[in-house]
Amino acid sequence: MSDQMKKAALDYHALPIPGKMSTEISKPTQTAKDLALAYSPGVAEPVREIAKDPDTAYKYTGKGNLVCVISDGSAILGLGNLGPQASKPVMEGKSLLFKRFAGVNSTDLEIDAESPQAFIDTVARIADSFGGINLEDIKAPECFEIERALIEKCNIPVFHDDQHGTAIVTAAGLLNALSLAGKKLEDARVVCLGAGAAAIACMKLLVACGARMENIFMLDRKGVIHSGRDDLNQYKTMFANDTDKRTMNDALDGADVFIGLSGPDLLKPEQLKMMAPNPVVFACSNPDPEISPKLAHETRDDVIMATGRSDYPNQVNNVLGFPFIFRGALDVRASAINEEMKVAAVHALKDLAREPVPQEVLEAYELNTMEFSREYILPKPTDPRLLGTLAAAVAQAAVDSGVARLPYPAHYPLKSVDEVYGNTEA
Ligand SMILES: NC(=O)C1=CN([C@@H]2O[C@H](COP(=O)(O)OP(=O)(O)OC[C@H]3O[C@@H](n4cnc5c(N)ncnc54)[C@H](OP(=O)(O)O)[C@@H]3O)[C@@H](O)[C@H]2O)C=CC1
Ligand SMILES: CC(=O)C(=O)O
Ligand SMILES: [Mg+2]
Repeated sequence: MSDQMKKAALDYHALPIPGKMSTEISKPTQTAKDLALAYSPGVAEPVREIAKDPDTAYKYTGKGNLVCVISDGSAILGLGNLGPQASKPVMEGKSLLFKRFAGVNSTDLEIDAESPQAFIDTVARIADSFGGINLEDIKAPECFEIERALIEKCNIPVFHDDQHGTAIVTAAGLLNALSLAGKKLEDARVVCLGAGAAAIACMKLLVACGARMENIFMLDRKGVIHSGRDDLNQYKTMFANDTDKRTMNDALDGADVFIGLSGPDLLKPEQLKMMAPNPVVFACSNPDPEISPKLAHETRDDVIMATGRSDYPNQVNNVLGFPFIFRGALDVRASAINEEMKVAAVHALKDLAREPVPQEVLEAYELNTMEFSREYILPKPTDPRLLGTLAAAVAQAAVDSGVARLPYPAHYPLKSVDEVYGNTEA
């Protein structure tokens, strides 16, 4: 990043007030009567109602539209284990995206936990305050047990965004990229660099979407994950192929797809040259991708290239998923975000990229045209149609799969975040 950009980023976070989020009041507070309703004595009435029936917390408090973004700072973007406090700008950032794109209120929580069990216990004790839990930037393999235990303990959706948000967006983008390359997911040979939270979930969802296990070669720091290794955890073992490939070069030779969910600058031009014609490269590590788009395009003119960043074409980033997925889940009060809801989100996102792009998106990106192509495989995060389309697909899948506790919302499809409370007239 240039020095100018670094300063701009620090100033953005520091000025004119520190941080990116604040709290707003949603009820009148001008008069003595207002205060008597908002606090003592009026507040006692909803307290009594909720004590009698906990579900009325959704009626009398902000719980139903409130997600907690929670991290231990053990895998902050691709920057590594920098601790809970250092993860706060990212967690505030996720809260900003929840509000900006889907009208979801959220609060961030950075937990200094001495063990996964301590983390689980802490989250379980506060979970009832929220309508959903978005786990973020928690490293593998601990993240898998943490998420499993919390899903079991909590009565609200618990969703590890680096796993499932990333997987949904990656699958949608890859289906589109492969179709532009004239290839099919079923036949594609996929190399996944990284075997952590994002990588394991992405490959699992690709398999659910049609990729073949024997065509997937996953690598960690020690090389290809294969059946001869005795140092694999249970999650990596799921992707242990019976193969004689050992190095990244072995895996990349003739590969159709490279998915990077690892760290910066790990894909070299010589390695990109080894891939099959029309290679798809998703260099998703943040903030610095496994290969820069500039270098990739200089190396090959037939590459279909994406990164996790906002400042290049084709952003494969969970920002295209988590705000809208939670919107749909919250609006039908889903008890979980299940596989059916994830697959529905994949197809909604994939299909939206093939629709004509609204004028306001062109203006935001200062472009005259934008259409489904090698440089546009996924909608832009500012596309207002994402809210209506993804939330509707997720809500419908929740209803159809039996995890919704409310019917499909009468006020759907949403056109903007101003509509998220539906008809609020008394
Ligand atoms: N674009 C997006 O939307 C998203 C991008 N990401 C990116 O994915 C990356 C991983 O995040 P996450 O899964 O949460 O983190 P984890 O800590 O769970 O996993 C990191 C994985 O990367 C592997 N890795 C790190 N360095 C290397 C290397 N030099 N060679 C091979 N493998 C390596 C690790 O290998 P080992 O197992 O051997 O330690 C590990 O498997 C980050 O860069 C993050 O920014 C994550 C989520 C969303
Ligand atoms: C985008 C994101 O969640 C990550 O890089 O961790
Ligand atoms: Mg993350």
